[in-house]
Amino acid sequence: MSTVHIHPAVDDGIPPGDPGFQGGTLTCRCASNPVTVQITGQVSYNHVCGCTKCWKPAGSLFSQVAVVGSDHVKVAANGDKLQVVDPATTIGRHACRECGVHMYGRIENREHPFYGLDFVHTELSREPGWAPPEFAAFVSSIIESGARPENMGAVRARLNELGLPPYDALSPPLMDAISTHVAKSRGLLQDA
Ligand SMILES: N[C@@H](CCC(=O)N[C@@H](CSCO)C(=O)NCC(=O)O)C(=O)O
Ligand SMILES: [Zn+2]
Ligand SMILES: [Zn+2]
Repeated sequence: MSTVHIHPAVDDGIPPGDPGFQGGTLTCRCASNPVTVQITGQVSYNHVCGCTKCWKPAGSLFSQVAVVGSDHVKVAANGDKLQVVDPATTIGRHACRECGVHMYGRIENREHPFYGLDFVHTELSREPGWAPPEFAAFVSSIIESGARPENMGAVRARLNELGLPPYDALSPPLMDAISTHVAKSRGLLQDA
């Protein structure tokens, strides 16, 4: 067993997703009056993220975060406890002000390549069958949270062992999607 702990949802092996999965309910960590968010449908591009902004469980090097259409995300209970962590970030992370858990991240900028997609943490749901993480993003960024630079080789080796190819930005298909959006917005690229 590796001594490198990536995230509790992947450290003991990654459970497969259910192709017929219909969604589930995310619940914050409050013992009473928890915030709940209903997700109708499966998530995409699930990944572990090393950035300093995504919510990580205590002691975890990475967050686990996926995207889903904003129209499939609905606050179901105790939404009055939600507040945006940092209004200056691209992704407005709506967190429970009591327990600190991020319930969903939303992009309000209509020009952003990922406008219309929300960022969610599927481990907040008890339902099995969510699409599993596929890659590791912003790996070098864990150093910004205090990880030791000399351990990065071991971290990347563990990610590869888990089948989560490590990238220091998003995955190549997502980075290509961002650049395609930018090129189209500049009139440099037309649909094929
Ligand atoms: N080194 C920085 C990187 C932060 C960053 O750019 N994070 C990405 C990925 S978050 C989900 O994968 C991002 O898109 N951020 C936009 C935002 O946070 O609003 C750091 O670690 O802070
Ligand atoms: Zn809470
Ligand atoms: Zn992140």
